[in-house]
Amino acid sequence: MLKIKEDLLESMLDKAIHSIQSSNIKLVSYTKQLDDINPLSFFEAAKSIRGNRSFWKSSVDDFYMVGVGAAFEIETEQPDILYIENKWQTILEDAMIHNPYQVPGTGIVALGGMAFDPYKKSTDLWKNYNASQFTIPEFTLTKHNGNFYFTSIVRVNKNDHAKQLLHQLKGKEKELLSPLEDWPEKVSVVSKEEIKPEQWKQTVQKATEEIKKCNAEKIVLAREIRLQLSNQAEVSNVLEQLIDTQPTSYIFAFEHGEDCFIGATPERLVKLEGRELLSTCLAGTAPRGMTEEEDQKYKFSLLQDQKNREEHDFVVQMIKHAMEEYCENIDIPNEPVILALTNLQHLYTPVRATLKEGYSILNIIDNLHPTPALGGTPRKESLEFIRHYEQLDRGWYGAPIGWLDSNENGEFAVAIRSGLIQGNRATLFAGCGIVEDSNPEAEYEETNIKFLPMLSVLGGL
Ligand SMILES: C=C(O[C@H]1C=CC=C(C(=O)O)[C@@H]1O)C(=O)O
Ligand SMILES: [Mg+2]
Repeated sequence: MLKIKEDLLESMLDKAIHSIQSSNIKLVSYTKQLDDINPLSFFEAAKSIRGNRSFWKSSVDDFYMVGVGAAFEIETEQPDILYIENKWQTILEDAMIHNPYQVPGTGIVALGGMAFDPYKKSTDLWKNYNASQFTIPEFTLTKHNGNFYFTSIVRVNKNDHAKQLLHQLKGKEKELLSPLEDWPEKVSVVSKEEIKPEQWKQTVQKATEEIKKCNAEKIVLAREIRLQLSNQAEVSNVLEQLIDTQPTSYIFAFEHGEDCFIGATPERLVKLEGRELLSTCLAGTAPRGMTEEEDQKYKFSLLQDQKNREEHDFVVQMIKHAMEEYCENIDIPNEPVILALTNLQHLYTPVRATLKEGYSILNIIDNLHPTPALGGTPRKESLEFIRHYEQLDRGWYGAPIGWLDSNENGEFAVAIRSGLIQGNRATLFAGCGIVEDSNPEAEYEETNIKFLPMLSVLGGL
C-alpha cells in the first residue's frame, strides 16, 4: 500500500471511530487494485482462518469472488429474507466506502445463502448453517474482466485506535497476498452409502399417485449419499477440480465452522447488474452420449420428450408469472434449448428483464425461491409433500446462494450438484422433478448422474 493511501485509510478509520454512536454498526471499506493473483491461491492462503471463507466463480463470465474472515454477519433463524434486506440497508447507510472502481462485487459485499425450507425441522447435519446467513468479509478478492480488486472492511468500535487497526490490517494483508509454499493433496472415497434408495423410489411412486389424484402437478424429490473419505477434504483442492471439470457451472464454497458446503451448479436464479436482470429456467435432463452421434440422439429426444418438456414448462410458467410483478421488458423465448454440461444435458430457457425501481435482488429471491425446478407446482402443495415425505434434511441444498454489493449488483444460483464436507466425511445431494409420467427407476438413474460432478472430485469414481 502506498503511503498516501495508508493516510487516507487511517483518516477514514479515525473519522469512523469518532462518529460512532453507541449501538450502530460502523463499517469502513477500502478497495484497491492488485496485480494478477490466483483466486484459489488467495483462498488457500487464508487457511489459518478456515471456517470463515467463501468462494464464488460465475458460470460464464471470468468473474470470481473470494471472501475471507467476517467484518460482520447478518444471520437469522427466521424464515425471513426481508430481515436480511433491512439489516443490509441499515449497515450500508452507516458505512464509509472508498471504492474508486465501482466494479460489481467490490466495496461492501455480502456472500451467503439460506436453507431450502426454513419450516422443515433441521437436523444436526446442518447445525453450523442458519436459516439465512450472509457474511460481510474482512477481505474480498474480486476478479472482473481480467482485473483484480482487493477490498478490506473493518468494523470499528468506539475504543479503537486508527493506527493500531491499520497495523493489524497490513499484517493480515501481507499473509493473504504472500506466495504459497505448498498445495493440498486430493482425497479419495473409502466408502459410499446410499441412503434408503428403495424407500426413495417408493416416495417417487407416491408422488406420481398424488399428481394423478390432482393434488399437485410436479414435486421435486431429493436423495442423499454419504461418503467416507481417505483424509480430511481440502476445500482448495476440491474447488480446483470443480473449476477444471465443470467449466460452465457456478463453483461455490461456504465454510461455516468445521463444515463446508460446496458444489458446481449450472442453475442461475438471478443476476442483477444495475437494473438489468437475468434468470434461468432449467429442468428436464438427459445423459451425455459416449459418441457425438449418441450425444445428438439424447439431445433431440430430450427436446421432444413430453415428460421432460412438462417438467421444464412448469418452471417457465412460474418464473414468467413472478417476473411480471417486479420487472418490465420481460424476454422469455417460447422454446427451450439445450444446455450441455460435462455429465448431463438440460432443457434451458434464458430469461431477461428490467427490474422496476424500488425492488432489490433479495425481493426477487424471496419471490422466486423455490422455483418448480426444486420445489414443484403448485408451490404450497409440493412443499407440503416434500416436508412430509422426503427423508432427508436438505439444509442449504436447493436454496439460493450468492452475493450482493452496495451498488445493487448481485448474483444468486440454486445450490444443486453440491455436498456438505465435514472433515473426512461428505454428504452429497441430488434431486429430480417428478411429474405424472415419472418412472421411479428412471428418476433414480437421473439422480445418479447428478451426483457425478461432486463424486468425481472427491475421488469416488
Ligand atoms: C434438483 C436438481 O436438479 C433440478 C435442476 C435441473 C434439472 C432437474 C430435473 O430434470 O429434474 C431438476 O429440476 C438437482 O440436480 O439436484
Ligand atoms: Mg428431471
